[in-house]
Amino acid sequence: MNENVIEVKKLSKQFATTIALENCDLMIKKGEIFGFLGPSGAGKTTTIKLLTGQLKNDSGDILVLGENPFSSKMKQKIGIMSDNSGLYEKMSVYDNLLLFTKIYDIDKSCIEKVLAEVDLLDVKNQQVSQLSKGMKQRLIFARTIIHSPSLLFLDEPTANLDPSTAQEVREIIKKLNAKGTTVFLTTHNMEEADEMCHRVAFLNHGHIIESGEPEALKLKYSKQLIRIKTDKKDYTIPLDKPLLKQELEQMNELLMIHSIEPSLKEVFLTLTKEES
Ligand SMILES: Nc1ncnc2c1ncn2[C@@H]1O[C@H](COP(=O)(O)OP(=O)(O)OP(=O)(O)O)[C@@H](O)[C@H]1O
Repeated sequence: MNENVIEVKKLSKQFATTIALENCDLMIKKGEIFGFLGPSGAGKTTTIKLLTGQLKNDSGDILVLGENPFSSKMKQKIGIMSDNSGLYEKMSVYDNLLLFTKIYDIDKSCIEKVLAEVDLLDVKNQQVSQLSKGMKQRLIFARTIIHSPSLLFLDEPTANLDPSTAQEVREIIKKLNAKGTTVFLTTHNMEEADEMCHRVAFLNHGHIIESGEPEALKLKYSKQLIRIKTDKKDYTIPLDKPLLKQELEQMNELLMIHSIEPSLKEVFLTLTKEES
């Protein structure tokens, strides 16, 4: 996991008077699921657009898979899934993908392979309009990965999905990642980020305010408290060895003891509150 697939230095982008991104540095390693987290309007989609050559940056350097984001060579090697991933409702599942094999100029034998990967082979001849929401989302996924990209940009892939469909999508992402695909993922969902991401960065008002492994961040922002539950009371004490020893010696029946760690969501809320 040493090779950087994305290297961004001092990236900035402004729309009229709105600063969407300012001086952002990012390094994403091969094989990672990297979570780019932030509230609405933080600049997440703008970043994906800049990294994938859909927008031009004002300043800063971007290298994606060793290429600049406008290189056609790079575009063959990436997959992008965003909320405007419309499907052709009146066409069959198979024909939707056939179109994309033509766009990418790849053999149509890929279609059955990718449909098997997202578990849609049985419905390949069905019209898209007859599919459930979860199946449509899996088809969008199939379309995103049909050319076997080594790097995926997923812009809120589980937004507006019911919990079981969202979980299906997360499982597909994990499966692809286990096979070596690097994933750059944006989400509002902190539990999702905690479950899926090897590393995350928090973006707020166009600035990266913190980054690291979810576990390390939770430890860093932990309030170092221990919760103790006995047959008589339920209370917290500071994480302090002599104090803990003293408490344990005094009590009759211990029911539960555990350290209180903040969730990724609490870390994020603390950080964004500090910033604003
Ligand atoms: N084409 C545009 N023209 C003008 N302003 C824009 C444009 N695109 C984005 N912005 C502004 O840039 C800022 C960042 O927007 P962006 O869409 O990147 O945020 P986001 O983090 O992806 O938000 P969300 O989670 O709601 O999708 C916002 O203030 C937005 O209004």
